[in-house]
This record gives sequence, structure tokens and C-alpha cells, in this order.
Amino acid sequence: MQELLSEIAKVAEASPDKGEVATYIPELAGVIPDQFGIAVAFEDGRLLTAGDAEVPFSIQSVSKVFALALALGRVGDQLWYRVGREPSGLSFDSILLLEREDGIPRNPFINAGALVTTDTYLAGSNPREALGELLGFIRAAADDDSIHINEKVAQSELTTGHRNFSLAHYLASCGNLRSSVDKVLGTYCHQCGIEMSCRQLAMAGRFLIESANTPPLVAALRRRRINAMMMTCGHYDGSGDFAFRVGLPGKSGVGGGILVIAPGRASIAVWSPGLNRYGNSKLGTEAMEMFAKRTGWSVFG
Ligand SMILES: NC(=O)CC[C@H](N)C(=O)O
Repeated sequence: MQELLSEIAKVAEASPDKGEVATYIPELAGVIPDQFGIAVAFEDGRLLTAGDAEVPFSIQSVSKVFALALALGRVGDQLWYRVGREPSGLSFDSILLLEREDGIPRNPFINAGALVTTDTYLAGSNPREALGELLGFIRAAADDDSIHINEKVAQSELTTGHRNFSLAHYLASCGNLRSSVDKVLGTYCHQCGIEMSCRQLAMAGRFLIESANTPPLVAALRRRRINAMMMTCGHYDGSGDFAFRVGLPGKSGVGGGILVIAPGRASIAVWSPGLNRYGNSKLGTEAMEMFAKRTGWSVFG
């Protein structure tokens, strides 16, 4: 396995087309595209890495997995009255379906749905407390208290995130936000600004593997359902393509990170900042395709 990871890192480093770094969040525009890391946290506690696996990156939408777990912990199945469970077939920041579907976003992993999830775990508390709870969840999952929010990235998105503000205002107009738009956006942008390395992210994802050795942060049924959401909606309008190529549940972020779960086996984090046309890591997707092919790991047997 170590040899495979090193080989995957070598192939990624040699790739002539590394994709395009996200520029709509100014703080992310300066990230050097020529970076690649991968980490595998096995259910038995072993951890293997290759490439830039210790370099912290902005997890962005990968945070939506942890936010979903936290929101479900707060309100359980009540969440599904406010957000759906279907892929949208549209880009992560699309507003198109919100009007047609009365302000109920398609799923918790597109931005509109994630704003509802954030509003849910924010509930009556203040953003500082809510973010403290989210960070507490992630730190416990990763067994690492050094995981933190990059304030510069959060502010950078907050001052330029007109699209997300418009989504939040639309949700509010439909009565699907409890806290103010400013509070929800402030919390959401800080959530997306959480920074982790591949090693830390792979560790944090262990609660989604089925194993007696990993942190029991969610019950079995919830773990399965979060994995199902990752499989069907984790890569936006590229979710079908990722399922076809990799065959494992995954969640991407525009920082170039992807968290992938091999149920019963391992939690895998891969990172390379250049994105493909869906806004998912280009080399990260290719690396996971190679990983799945070579290991034979797939939820489809
Ligand atoms: N796909 C993503 O990672 C999007 C997250 C980003 N913070 C946004 O809302 O635009």
C-alpha cells in the first residue's frame, strides 16, 4: 500500500494538466497548484501517507460532511423537512432550483443545502459557540486539538460571497432560515475556512468507516446514510462521474481536498488544489480512480 501511495503521488506530480485553482475566493487564488498529498487511515489504526500529506489546506465543502453529522445530531430526521436528499445535477452554488422547489434545497452538500445545515446546528446559540461545537466534533474525530479555522480565508469569502448571500436571502424569503442571513453566512464561511492536512482529514473521516476501532461519533444507521449522501451528492454535478470512476463515497471541496470512505476499511484524504470543470480536485479524482482500481476497493463488490 505504501508503494501504491508513493506511485500515485509520483504520477500526480508528473501530470502536465493539474486543473485550475479556485479564484472566486481571493485568499485561495494564491495557492500553488503544484501540490499533491494523500493519506489513508485504516480501520485498525494504521496510517500511511505520500506527497504533501502534512501541508494544511482549506477544506471548504468537505466541512459539509461534519456539519451534516452535527446538524443530524441536533435535530435528527427533522432536518429532512428543510433539505432534500437528491442530487441536483447543477453546480454547487446554483440558485436555479430554489425558486422552483419553494426554498427546499436538493441536498445538504450543495451550498443552499449547506446553509440550511449550518442554520440548523447554529440553532439558538451564537456563531462562536456553534463553531466551537463543530471544531470540537472534528477535533474529537481526528483526535487532534490543533485543527483550526483560517480567519483570513473565512473573511475573504465573507467579503466576496455575494452568491452565497443571495442563496441565504432566498432561503430566508421562503421561511427556511431561523437565524439572520449575516449570522448564517458568518458561521458558514468560518466552517468552510477550517484548515487540515491530508493526514488530519483522513483521521477525521474515520467515524464514517464501519469499525469497532474508530470513534463512535454517530450511530450505524446515520453513518450509512451520510455515506449514501456522499456517494450520490458529494461531488455536485460530478457525483455520477466520481461514483463511476471511483465507486466509493466521497466529498470534495474547492480547496482541492476530497474525503473518501472505503466502508469497513479506511478513510482516505487526497488533496491537490487544481480543479476540474465541476469544481472538484482534478488530480485528486484521478488519484482516487487509480487507488480504487489498484486496490479493488469499491462499495459495489
Ligand atoms: N464547493 C465548495 O467547496 C464551495 C465552498 C465555498 N465555501 C463556497 O461556498 O462557495
